[in-house]
Amino acid sequence: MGRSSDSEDPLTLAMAPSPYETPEQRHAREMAEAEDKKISDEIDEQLRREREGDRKKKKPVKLLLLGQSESGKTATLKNFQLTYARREWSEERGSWRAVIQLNLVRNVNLILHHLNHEMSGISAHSEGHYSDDSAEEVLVRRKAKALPPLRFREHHRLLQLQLAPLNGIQVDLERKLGDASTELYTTSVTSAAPFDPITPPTNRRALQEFSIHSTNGWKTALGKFRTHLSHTRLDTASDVVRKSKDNDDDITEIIASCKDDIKALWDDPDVAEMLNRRKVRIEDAPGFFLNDTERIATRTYQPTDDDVIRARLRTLGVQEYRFIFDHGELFSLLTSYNQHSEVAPGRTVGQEWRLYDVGGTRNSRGAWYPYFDDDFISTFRPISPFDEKLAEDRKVNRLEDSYLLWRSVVSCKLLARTQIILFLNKCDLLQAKLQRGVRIRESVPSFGDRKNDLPTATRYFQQHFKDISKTSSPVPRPFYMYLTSVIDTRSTAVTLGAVEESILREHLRHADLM
Ligand SMILES: Nc1nc2c(ncn2[C@@H]2O[C@H](COP(=O)(O)OP(=O)(O)OP(=O)(O)O)[C@@H](O)[C@H]2O)c(=O)[nH]1
Ligand SMILES: [Mg+2]
Repeated sequence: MGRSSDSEDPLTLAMAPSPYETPEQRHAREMAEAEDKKISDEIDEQLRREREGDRKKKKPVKLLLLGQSESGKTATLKNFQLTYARREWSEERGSWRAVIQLNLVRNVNLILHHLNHEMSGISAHSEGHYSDDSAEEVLVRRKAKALPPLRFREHHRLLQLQLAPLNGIQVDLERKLGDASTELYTTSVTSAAPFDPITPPTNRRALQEFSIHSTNGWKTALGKFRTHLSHTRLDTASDVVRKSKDNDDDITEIIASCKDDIKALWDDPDVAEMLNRRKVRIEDAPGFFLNDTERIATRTYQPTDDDVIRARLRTLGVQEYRFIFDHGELFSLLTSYNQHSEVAPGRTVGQEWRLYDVGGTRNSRGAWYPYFDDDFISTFRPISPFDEKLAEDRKVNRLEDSYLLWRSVVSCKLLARTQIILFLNKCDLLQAKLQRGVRIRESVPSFGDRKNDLPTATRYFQQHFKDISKTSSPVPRPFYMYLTSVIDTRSTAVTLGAVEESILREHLRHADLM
């Protein structure tokens, strides 16, 4: 009779029970074997649970940043990078130089545009600068007409002449940086939420065609534009790099040579009065750098962290950013700030996060829908522009658009299980506006006779968003809200720490339920 190979194995033979085993010995052996098996099964089960836990923990946390254009989505994403991906951030900081130069040059050209028109007798109204014929604006125009005309002198004409080359520099930089560097001033989309859940766009590929999937951020995007645009078929790679560098140097040289004139233009009291009469508040607009001319308009200028956060580059389509979080300093800061933190530091190390930053103009919002799923959404509402209109549609009040957008997001059935976090952003600009004496009730009649100060205003707007969430959500959901000024990197780091913790807690809770 053949013997199985197992019975020839010396180890099996050695461990086999003795053929002379008594019934008591056999009982004791079987008990011991059962105990061993129990321990072994428990170890297996523990390993399986740990593997499963690891798998769930490693499921990326996905965070979609939504909100109207200029609400601060990209600025918040930059804060994430600055706090959690320091090395990449430092590598990319230099790439923002061209964007900041463009922002500064555009500030100057906007003033020159108004100066040229003022000197040629073209009113802000006739050039369509005023957005509507509201009673407030009619009053402003009437008041401006009643004022004595502004007298511009020879040095204004000289400034116009000397700063004229900046027109060409703006064109050059815009060409270099591509579509993201120009703002959108019209749109055919008339809805605040053109993502229709009933007929989701099927052509996801087409939507992605103009998105930038970036794992290391703007450097790739900016670098790509630079190489792409200066490349001709006859150029060799080194020619391209050299030409691009020469061109960068020329641009920097011209801006630096205009430094004193830029400062003179910005400091001029007649120019300030003209901007005031025309209701042009460059200092509240995205990408304002005129107070930093001394530092930026130099041959050796290198952007600081704050410059990069304040730089304005429109987001096109959807951009994906990935971070692997390794919690060091920030986590300790957070845990000392929040003694009751429920997320143990060890559980978050190595966690992958994917952040999706989208374009917020009305015509970009259709691209959001394919990214709606069960993960987390942060929505951004700029709280300061309660009296301003959308850039892409001068008939629509920004606050009204914010309310409509918020209602659409919270009422979306697909997002019923999604945790939504509301950032009421640009509180610093709101405070500055209120300090200047702008009355909220003139633009928002329902504000009534409440105190025109920051705490009252934020409470009022916050309550309105909360009420919309309560009445429009398909299922009851908690209301998470933060008041932010995301250009303040220190306070934003603390806010992001709190947001991160609450997101992680939910993420891990979901994972445990899976
Ligand atoms: N003063 C101030 N400026 C802010 C704040 N948040 C953002 N900004 C600035 O506003 C401008 C627009 O911000 P972005 O982050 O580019 O806006 P966005 O929501 O990404 O806009 P899109 O890409 O067009 O959808 C940038 O120049 C920011 O630096 C804030 O809280 N206070
Ligand atoms: Mg953006």
